[in-house]
Amino acid sequence: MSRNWTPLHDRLHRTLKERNLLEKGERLLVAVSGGQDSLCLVKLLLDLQPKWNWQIAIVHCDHRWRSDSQQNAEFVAKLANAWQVSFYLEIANQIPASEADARQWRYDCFQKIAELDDYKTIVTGHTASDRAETLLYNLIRGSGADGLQALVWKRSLLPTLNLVRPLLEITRAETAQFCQASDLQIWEDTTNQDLTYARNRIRQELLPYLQTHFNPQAEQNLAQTAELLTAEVEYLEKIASELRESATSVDRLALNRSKLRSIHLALQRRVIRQFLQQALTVSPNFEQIEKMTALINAPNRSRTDPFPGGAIAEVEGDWIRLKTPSPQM
Ligand SMILES: Nc1ncnc2c1ncn2[C@@H]1O[C@H](COP(=O)(O)OP(=O)(O)OP(=O)(O)O)[C@@H](O)[C@H]1O
Repeated sequence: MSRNWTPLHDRLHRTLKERNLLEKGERLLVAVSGGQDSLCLVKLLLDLQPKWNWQIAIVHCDHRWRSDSQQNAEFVAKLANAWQVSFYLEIANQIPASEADARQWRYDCFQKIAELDDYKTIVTGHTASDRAETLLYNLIRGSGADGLQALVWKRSLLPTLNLVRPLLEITRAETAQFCQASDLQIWEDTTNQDLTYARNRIRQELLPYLQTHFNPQAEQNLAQTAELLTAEVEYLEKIASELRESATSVDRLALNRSKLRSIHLALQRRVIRQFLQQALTVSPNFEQIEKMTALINAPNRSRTDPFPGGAIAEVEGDWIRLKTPSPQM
């Protein structure tokens, strides 16, 4: 065992086994920004490699939106070279217009490399702290329970490609401490200090405030809540999807009211949300779902306001039918 083996190595090893996140001998593409989380991740994986026989490669994406982004990329390239692992660098042709665009481009890059060089798994350094922040962010933004799932351990990006986040139980304080103890120099991303981003304000202001004034364990508690909610939402969605199938008409444009009446309000809402999502191809909002749910017990011919695109839902006897507006003559 390496002289630098730490309790964090043990925790990660156990998590990977217990949650069945990675397999022995896999080819892993590790996404490394150069920050403390992804550096901690890749170093831990490299240390665990002799036990698991992985083939590890590093990918870094240069969005070109900071003046020092090229040095950032060179910094990661040097580390990959020192560790003697394959290194992929992607440089944006066009500077992404928003964080969401940057993320989309990054995931496209990961998928392209994975397909080209046969990686089945991409590994990222999301932590318990990211989970706590995402949960707070989604709560404040006003998402339903589904938005509260806040980062899952493993999800499929393509039929043959999984995204795995093995550090979801480890906090940012722990990754920082690990990097320091391992003499791992980290790349400080200056945009993390920019308080115009809501995510940074949650990280720099809101969470520290909650920890100081309410509960020092706030971050861990939020991350644990995200873990519980994730499993519960997954379960409810699966049940709702089966119920939706059995309540949907053959032409797929109506839901059976008797079937809906026999299930709990929580599932009625989910079935209706899934139904509308499929039929309208956009996510319905809270109000729209509530209006349609009210039709389960409403008199015949009751109807909702028009949804985006003009369709309405109307009671037809034992059915709630979605009707598209007829074209103007
Ligand atoms: N420029 C980058 N190049 C490669 N990997 C990156 C880069 N930026 C972020 N990552 C990967 O994504 C993880 C999460 O980073 P960060 O929290 O900054 O992204 P995010 O946009 O909030 O997350 P997500 O991509 O899931 O929405 C990092 O630990 C790292 O594994």
